[in-house]
Amino acid sequence: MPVLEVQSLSKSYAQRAILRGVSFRLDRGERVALLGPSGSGKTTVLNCAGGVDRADGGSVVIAGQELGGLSADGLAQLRRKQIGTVFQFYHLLPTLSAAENIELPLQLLGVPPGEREARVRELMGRVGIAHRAAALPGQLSGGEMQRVAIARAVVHRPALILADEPTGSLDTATGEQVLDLLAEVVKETQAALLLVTHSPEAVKHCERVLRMQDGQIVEGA
Ligand SMILES: Nc1ncnc2c1ncn2[C@@H]1O[C@H](COP(=O)(O)OP(=O)(O)OP(=O)(O)O)[C@@H](O)[C@H]1O
Repeated sequence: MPVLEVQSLSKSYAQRAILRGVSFRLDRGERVALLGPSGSGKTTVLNCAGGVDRADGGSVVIAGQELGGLSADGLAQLRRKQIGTVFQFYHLLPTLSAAENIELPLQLLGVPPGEREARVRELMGRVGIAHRAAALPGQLSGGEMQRVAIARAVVHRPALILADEPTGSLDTATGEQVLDLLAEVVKETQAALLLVTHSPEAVKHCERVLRMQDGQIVEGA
């Protein structure tokens, strides 16, 4: 069963077609870059695939469940369990420490405290930020914040990781370290990764490229 199957997605904003029949699938453990010019619809695809935006037509199936057939609660539950996200601007909760940010997905899933702590501790070590556990996001560098975000994205071992320009706010060297780390932890968890990027460096960390143009996938599907 594919982790993600997107079929014939269409979407318009103000009667302008943004997605025009987008279809592709991701299997377990695959790392796929989604490329294309600015405005071609990459983020819209990511948002529809992650269930934060609804397409006008077509279907998105994650781990065998069609998003369109789920209630709001069912969709929230599936997203909590099966998806991890990494964004350009980190999206960490500013009032929670690094460790608490990473722990949050486990808390939302009702994982017992002992298990949560062990998993968070292990991952903080894995992504190299154990010494910053108690720091608030505002006290961290961009690279550190993205390490926290990567740990948060994989802590609950989701089937699918969605990343939108994860190195877009980082300098080249830090960006490369973050990409290495993202690719490694994704590999370890055997999740599927869909990575929206403009960066040739990021593409090197992926096994397959999907290229978009004017709301369609023109290569790699
Ligand atoms: N909420 C919205 N309302 C109206 N238009 C939107 C909305 N969201 C996106 N668009 C438009 O849809 C088109 C595709 O946007 P999208 O963000 O998916 O492109 P992208 O390929 O990710 O671009 P970039 O590389 O610049 O991030 C753009 O022309 C954008 O202006």
